[in-house]
Amino acid sequence: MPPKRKSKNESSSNPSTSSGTTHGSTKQPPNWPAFQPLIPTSDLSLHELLPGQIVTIPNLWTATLCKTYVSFLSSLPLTTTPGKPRKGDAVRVNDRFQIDDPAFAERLWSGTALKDLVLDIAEDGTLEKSDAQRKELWGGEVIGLNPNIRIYRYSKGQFFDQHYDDFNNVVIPGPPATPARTTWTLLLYLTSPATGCIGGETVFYPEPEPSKKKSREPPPEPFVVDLEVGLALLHRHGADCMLHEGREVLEGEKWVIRSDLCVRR
Ligand SMILES: O=C(O)CCC(=O)C(=O)O
Ligand SMILES: [Fe+2]
Repeated sequence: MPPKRKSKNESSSNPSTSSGTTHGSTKQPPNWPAFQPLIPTSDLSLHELLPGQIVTIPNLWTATLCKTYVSFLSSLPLTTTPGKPRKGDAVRVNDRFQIDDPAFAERLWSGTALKDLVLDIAEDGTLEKSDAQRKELWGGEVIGLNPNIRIYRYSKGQFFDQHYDDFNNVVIPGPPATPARTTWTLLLYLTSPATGCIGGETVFYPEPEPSKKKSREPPPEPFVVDLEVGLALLHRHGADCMLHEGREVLEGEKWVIRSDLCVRR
Protein backbone atom coordinates (compact mmCIF):
# COMPACT_ATOMS: atom_id res chain seq x y z
CA MET A 1 0.00 0.00 0.00
CA PRO A 2 1.35 3.42 -0.85
CA PRO A 3 2.43 5.58 2.07
CA LYS A 4 0.04 8.43 2.62
CA ARG A 5 2.68 11.02 3.13
CA LYS A 6 2.29 14.10 0.99
CA SER A 7 5.73 14.43 -0.47
CA LYS A 8 5.52 16.71 -3.39
CA ASN A 9 7.33 17.09 -6.59
CA GLU A 10 9.90 19.87 -6.62
CA SER A 11 8.21 23.00 -7.76
CA SER A 12 9.40 24.29 -11.07
CA SER A 13 9.04 27.82 -9.74
CA ASN A 14 11.40 27.05 -6.89
CA PRO A 15 14.51 29.10 -7.51
CA SER A 16 16.85 26.37 -6.33
CA THR A 17 15.51 23.82 -8.80
CA SER A 18 14.47 26.01 -11.68
CA SER A 19 17.76 26.17 -13.48
CA GLY A 20 16.01 27.88 -16.37
CA THR A 21 15.67 31.00 -14.28
CA THR A 22 18.60 30.68 -11.87
CA HIS A 23 21.40 30.11 -14.34
CA GLY A 24 18.82 30.68 -17.01
CA SER A 25 19.40 34.24 -18.03
CA THR A 26 22.65 33.10 -19.59
CA LYS A 27 21.43 29.65 -20.60
CA GLN A 28 20.67 29.46 -24.30
CA PRO A 29 17.82 27.21 -25.36
CA PRO A 30 19.04 24.13 -27.19
CA ASN A 31 18.78 23.98 -30.95
CA TRP A 32 15.87 21.53 -30.77
CA PRO A 33 15.35 19.37 -33.87
CA ALA A 34 12.25 19.97 -36.02
CA PHE A 35 9.10 18.06 -35.14
CA GLN A 36 9.04 15.70 -38.07
CA PRO A 37 7.65 13.40 -39.13
CA LEU A 38 4.34 13.73 -37.28
CA ILE A 39 1.06 11.88 -37.71
CA PRO A 40 -1.80 14.19 -38.80
CA THR A 41 -4.10 15.30 -36.01
CA SER A 42 -7.09 13.73 -37.75
CA ASP A 43 -5.50 10.30 -37.22
CA LEU A 44 -4.88 10.84 -33.48
CA SER A 45 -7.18 10.90 -30.50
CA LEU A 46 -7.35 11.66 -26.85
CA HIS A 47 -8.16 8.77 -24.49
CA GLU A 48 -9.64 9.40 -21.06
CA LEU A 49 -8.08 6.46 -19.22
CA LEU A 50 -9.33 7.56 -15.84
CA PRO A 51 -12.04 10.17 -16.37
CA GLY A 52 -11.03 13.57 -15.06
CA GLN A 53 -7.61 12.31 -13.96
CA ILE A 54 -5.56 10.59 -16.66
CA VAL A 55 -5.63 11.22 -20.40
CA THR A 56 -3.31 9.81 -23.05
CA ILE A 57 -2.56 10.60 -26.68
CA PRO A 58 -0.83 7.64 -28.34
CA ASN A 59 1.61 8.51 -31.15
CA LEU A 60 1.62 12.26 -30.49
CA TRP A 61 5.21 11.91 -31.65
CA THR A 62 6.32 9.28 -34.16
CA ALA A 63 8.94 6.68 -33.29
CA THR A 64 11.30 8.35 -35.78
CA LEU A 65 10.93 11.74 -34.09
CA CYS A 66 11.41 10.19 -30.64
CA LYS A 67 14.60 8.53 -31.84
CA THR A 68 15.90 11.82 -33.26
CA TYR A 69 15.18 13.47 -29.91
CA VAL A 70 16.79 10.79 -27.76
CA SER A 71 20.02 11.14 -29.68
CA PHE A 72 19.81 14.95 -29.58
CA LEU A 73 18.94 15.09 -25.87
CA SER A 74 21.83 12.76 -25.06
CA SER A 75 24.14 15.62 -26.07
CA LEU A 76 22.65 18.03 -23.49
CA PRO A 77 24.32 18.62 -20.12
CA LEU A 78 22.00 16.59 -17.89
CA THR A 79 22.44 16.84 -14.13
CA THR A 80 22.08 13.84 -11.86
CA THR A 81 19.64 14.33 -9.00
CA PRO A 82 21.18 15.34 -5.75
CA GLY A 83 20.99 12.23 -3.57
CA LYS A 84 19.15 13.76 -0.66
CA PRO A 85 15.93 15.62 -1.45
CA ARG A 86 14.99 18.77 0.46
CA LYS A 87 12.41 18.23 3.18
CA GLY A 88 8.99 17.50 1.69
CA ASP A 89 10.33 16.79 -1.80
CA ALA A 90 9.98 13.41 -3.47
CA VAL A 91 12.97 11.15 -3.88
CA ARG A 92 13.86 11.38 -7.52
CA VAL A 93 16.80 9.53 -8.93
CA ASN A 94 17.33 10.48 -12.53
CA ASP A 95 19.24 12.83 -14.78
CA ARG A 96 17.58 16.02 -15.76
CA PHE A 97 17.89 19.03 -18.00
CA GLN A 98 15.63 21.98 -17.28
CA ILE A 99 15.13 25.19 -19.19
CA ASP A 100 12.62 28.02 -19.55
CA ASP A 101 11.96 27.95 -23.27
CA PRO A 102 8.62 29.54 -24.19
CA ALA A 103 9.27 29.03 -27.91
CA PHE A 104 9.74 25.29 -27.48
CA ALA A 105 6.67 25.07 -25.23
CA GLU A 106 4.67 26.87 -27.89
CA ARG A 107 5.92 24.50 -30.59
CA LEU A 108 5.07 21.48 -28.49
CA TRP A 109 1.59 22.92 -27.99
CA SER A 110 0.71 24.28 -31.44
CA GLY A 111 3.17 22.42 -33.65
CA THR A 112 1.83 18.98 -32.67
CA ALA A 113 -1.72 17.64 -32.38
CA LEU A 114 -1.75 18.52 -28.67
CA LYS A 115 -3.54 21.87 -28.90
CA ASP A 116 -6.27 20.69 -31.26
CA LEU A 117 -6.93 17.54 -29.24
CA VAL A 118 -6.98 19.29 -25.87
CA LEU A 119 -9.15 22.11 -27.19
CA ASP A 120 -11.26 19.51 -28.99
CA ILE A 121 -10.96 21.19 -32.37
CA ALA A 122 -11.99 18.81 -35.12
CA GLU A 123 -11.46 19.55 -38.80
CA ASP A 124 -15.13 19.04 -39.55
CA GLY A 125 -16.09 21.48 -36.80
CA THR A 126 -17.71 18.87 -34.56
CA LEU A 127 -17.06 19.25 -30.86
CA GLU A 128 -17.42 16.42 -28.39
CA LYS A 129 -17.36 18.62 -25.32
CA SER A 130 -19.10 21.85 -24.49
CA ASP A 131 -17.02 24.83 -23.38
CA ALA A 132 -18.06 24.22 -19.79
CA GLN A 133 -17.11 20.53 -19.93
CA ARG A 134 -13.73 21.40 -21.37
CA LYS A 135 -13.10 23.97 -18.64
CA GLU A 136 -14.16 21.48 -16.00
CA LEU A 137 -11.84 18.80 -17.36
CA TRP A 138 -8.73 20.97 -17.77
CA GLY A 139 -9.34 23.28 -14.82
CA GLY A 140 -9.95 26.43 -16.87
CA GLU A 141 -9.29 27.88 -20.28
CA VAL A 142 -6.16 26.15 -21.56
CA ILE A 143 -3.82 28.62 -23.25
CA GLY A 144 -0.62 26.65 -23.74
CA LEU A 145 2.17 24.78 -22.01
CA ASN A 146 4.44 25.69 -19.13
CA PRO A 147 7.56 27.27 -20.66
CA ASN A 148 9.55 25.37 -18.03
CA ILE A 149 10.63 22.29 -19.97
CA ARG A 150 12.17 19.36 -18.18
CA ILE A 151 13.98 16.46 -19.81
CA TYR A 152 14.42 13.30 -17.75
CA ARG A 153 16.69 10.38 -18.42
CA TYR A 154 16.35 7.38 -16.13
CA SER A 155 19.02 4.71 -16.47
CA LYS A 156 18.90 1.25 -14.97
CA GLY A 157 18.11 1.47 -11.25
CA GLN A 158 16.71 5.03 -11.44
CA PHE A 159 13.14 5.95 -10.48
CA PHE A 160 10.87 8.74 -9.22
CA ASP A 161 9.40 7.85 -5.84
CA GLN A 162 5.73 8.36 -4.93
CA HIS A 163 4.67 11.99 -4.83
CA TYR A 164 2.04 14.53 -5.80
CA ASP A 165 2.67 17.21 -8.43
CA ASP A 166 1.89 20.72 -7.30
CA PHE A 167 0.56 23.49 -9.51
CA ASN A 168 2.61 26.57 -10.33
CA ASN A 169 1.76 30.09 -11.32
CA VAL A 170 3.65 30.98 -14.47
CA VAL A 171 3.63 33.67 -17.13
CA ILE A 172 3.36 32.77 -20.77
CA PRO A 173 5.35 35.49 -22.46
CA GLY A 174 3.59 37.43 -25.16
CA PRO A 175 3.01 39.77 -26.41
CA PRO A 176 0.85 40.05 -24.50
CA ALA A 177 2.34 38.21 -21.52
CA THR A 178 -0.40 36.10 -19.97
CA PRO A 179 -0.52 35.07 -16.32
CA ALA A 180 -1.32 31.37 -16.15
CA ARG A 181 -1.59 28.47 -13.72
CA THR A 182 -0.58 24.87 -14.40
CA THR A 183 -3.38 22.32 -13.98
CA TRP A 184 -2.22 19.07 -15.59
CA THR A 185 1.20 17.41 -15.90
CA LEU A 186 2.35 16.48 -19.39
CA LEU A 187 4.76 13.57 -19.82
CA LEU A 188 5.87 12.65 -23.32
CA TYR A 189 7.58 9.25 -23.41
CA LEU A 190 10.35 8.86 -25.95
CA THR A 191 11.25 5.27 -25.11
CA SER A 192 9.52 1.98 -24.24
CA PRO A 193 10.16 -1.76 -24.27
CA ALA A 194 10.28 -1.41 -28.08
CA THR A 195 13.50 0.61 -27.65
CA GLY A 196 14.89 -1.66 -24.94
CA CYS A 197 13.56 0.20 -21.89
CA ILE A 198 12.12 -2.25 -19.39
CA GLY A 199 10.30 -0.97 -16.27
CA GLY A 200 9.83 2.76 -15.66
CA GLU A 201 6.04 2.67 -15.87
CA THR A 202 4.16 5.61 -14.37
CA VAL A 203 1.92 4.25 -11.64
CA PHE A 204 -1.02 6.04 -10.03
CA TYR A 205 -2.53 5.13 -6.67
CA PRO A 206 -6.26 5.91 -6.47
CA GLU A 207 -7.43 6.90 -3.00
CA PRO A 208 -10.10 4.71 -1.39
CA GLU A 209 -13.52 6.38 -1.34
CA PRO A 210 -13.90 8.40 1.89
CA SER A 211 -16.55 5.99 3.21
CA LYS A 212 -14.18 3.05 2.74
CA LYS A 213 -11.08 4.67 4.19
CA LYS A 214 -11.40 2.93 7.52
CA SER A 215 -12.82 -0.33 6.16
CA ARG A 216 -10.82 -3.52 5.89
CA GLU A 217 -11.35 -3.67 2.17
CA PRO A 218 -8.15 -3.72 0.16
CA PRO A 219 -7.27 -0.32 -1.34
CA PRO A 220 -8.08 0.22 -5.04
CA GLU A 221 -5.62 -1.36 -7.48
CA PRO A 222 -2.80 0.89 -8.67
CA PHE A 223 -3.29 2.22 -12.16
CA VAL A 224 -0.29 1.46 -14.37
CA VAL A 225 0.55 3.43 -17.51
CA ASP A 226 3.03 1.46 -19.61
CA LEU A 227 5.70 3.32 -21.53
CA GLU A 228 4.91 3.70 -25.20
CA VAL A 229 7.13 5.53 -27.67
CA GLY A 230 5.57 8.89 -28.58
CA LEU A 231 2.69 8.61 -26.10
CA ALA A 232 1.69 11.77 -24.27
CA LEU A 233 0.33 11.23 -20.77
CA LEU A 234 -1.60 14.01 -19.10
CA HIS A 235 -2.68 13.85 -15.48
CA ARG A 236 -4.46 16.28 -13.23
CA HIS A 237 -2.23 17.91 -10.62
CA GLY A 238 -2.48 20.38 -7.75
CA ALA A 239 -5.13 19.78 -5.08
CA ASP A 240 -6.65 16.78 -6.91
CA CYS A 241 -3.40 15.14 -7.98
CA MET A 242 -3.24 11.38 -7.53
CA LEU A 243 -0.29 9.88 -5.69
CA HIS A 244 2.02 8.55 -8.40
CA GLU A 245 5.53 7.36 -9.18
CA GLY A 246 7.89 6.51 -12.01
CA ARG A 247 8.85 2.90 -11.39
CA GLU A 248 12.45 1.82 -11.37
CA VAL A 249 13.99 1.27 -14.80
CA LEU A 250 15.22 -2.31 -15.01
CA GLU A 251 16.93 -2.26 -18.41
CA GLY A 252 17.85 0.39 -20.95
CA GLU A 253 17.00 4.09 -20.65
CA LYS A 254 13.72 5.89 -20.11
CA TRP A 255 13.52 9.36 -21.68
CA VAL A 256 10.68 11.77 -20.95
CA ILE A 257 9.87 15.35 -21.87
CA ARG A 258 7.87 17.07 -19.12
CA SER A 259 5.79 20.22 -19.17
CA ASP A 260 2.32 21.16 -17.92
CA LEU A 261 -0.97 22.39 -19.31
CA CYS A 262 -1.58 26.05 -18.41
CA VAL A 263 -4.90 27.83 -17.97
CA ARG A 264 -5.54 31.55 -17.89
CA ARG A 265 -5.42 33.00 -14.40
O1 LIG B 1 8.77 9.74 -15.08
C1 LIG B 1 7.64 9.44 -14.67
O2 LIG B 1 7.07 8.42 -15.04
C2 LIG B 1 6.96 10.31 -13.66
C3 LIG B 1 7.49 11.72 -13.63
C4 LIG B 1 6.77 12.56 -12.62
O3 LIG B 1 6.02 12.08 -11.82
C5 LIG B 1 6.98 14.02 -12.58
O4 LIG B 1 7.68 14.58 -13.43
O5 LIG B 1 6.44 14.67 -11.67
FE1 LIG C 1 4.92 13.65 -10.82
